[in-house]
Amino acid sequence: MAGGKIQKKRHGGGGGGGGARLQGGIPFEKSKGQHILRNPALVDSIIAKAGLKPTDTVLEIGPGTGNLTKRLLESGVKAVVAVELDPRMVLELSRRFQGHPLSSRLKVIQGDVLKCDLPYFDICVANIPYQISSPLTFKLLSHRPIFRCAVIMFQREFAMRLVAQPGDTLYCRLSVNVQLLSRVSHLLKVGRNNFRPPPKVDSSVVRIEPRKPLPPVSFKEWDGLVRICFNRKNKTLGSLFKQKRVLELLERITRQCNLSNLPKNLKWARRRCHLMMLQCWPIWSRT
Ligand SMILES: C[S@@+](CC[C@H](N)C(=O)[O-])C[C@H]1O[C@@H](n2cnc3c(N)ncnc32)[C@H](O)[C@@H]1O
Repeated sequence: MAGGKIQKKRHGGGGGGGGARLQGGIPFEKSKGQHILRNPALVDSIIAKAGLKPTDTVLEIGPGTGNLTKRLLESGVKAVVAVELDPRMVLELSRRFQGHPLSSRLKVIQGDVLKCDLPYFDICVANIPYQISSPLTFKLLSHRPIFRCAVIMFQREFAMRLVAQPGDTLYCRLSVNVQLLSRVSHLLKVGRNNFRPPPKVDSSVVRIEPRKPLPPVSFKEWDGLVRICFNRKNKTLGSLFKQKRVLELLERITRQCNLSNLPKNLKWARRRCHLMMLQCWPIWSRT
């Protein structure tokens, strides 16, 4: 998955908590990134930022013991569909919501969100296990029909990579690819003490709004070009595009965007590769 390597290397999301118990007395499982939101005010801020509508079907990934789930249901949305990997959590959810007036609008699917078919949803609101951040983001962005937006808690550094702009130190392949497919904005900074057990890192809530329509480009070919550019950060785009295979790739992409003369107009070709997006996205987004 695009950007996955960078993220895996940096996620230390496991945190302390050895022997810790979660709500309902469930033993904490580090490998599943089980850091439960314990600050109700923070849960309320996430709900407020999400801009939920009464007609919304909300996808929640990793509901855990249901703190966010409960507030989502209380906000009056049409339905919440929650995908949870851990059967112990699924049991805890059914115990918590059994006979509850809100439960008729809740559906819990037990499974791995990366492996299952996603249900229909208008908006995704989730505090996810950080180790799946990159593949999950791209899975959501390739989901059809296109949803309105996702409001997701990520590890802070991953969030900063998502929103990084050309020239920022954190600007990387992940930033380029996610920003090709969506508009991303940073919503909230969240300290580690808002979770139980606390992870080793701070977090951020980010809004991701898929672009409509999506750019008329093959994502695989685009990602191939971006990968080449970021692997050779110190080369200029001009020198890279002298290589036959790179030029062919660029020509294919520009044809998809109906920009047959782009290579001749590469005024930006002398720029360093990691600045590529600054120059080419505004041109391509008008096609
Ligand atoms: C960070 S906790 C969030 C719990 C809850 N949403 C909250 O905010 O308190 C992440 C949750 O995702 C679940 N999980 C881990 N990997 C998953 C996967 N691949 N698919 C679905 N759920 C997963 C964990 O079991 C855990 O309940």
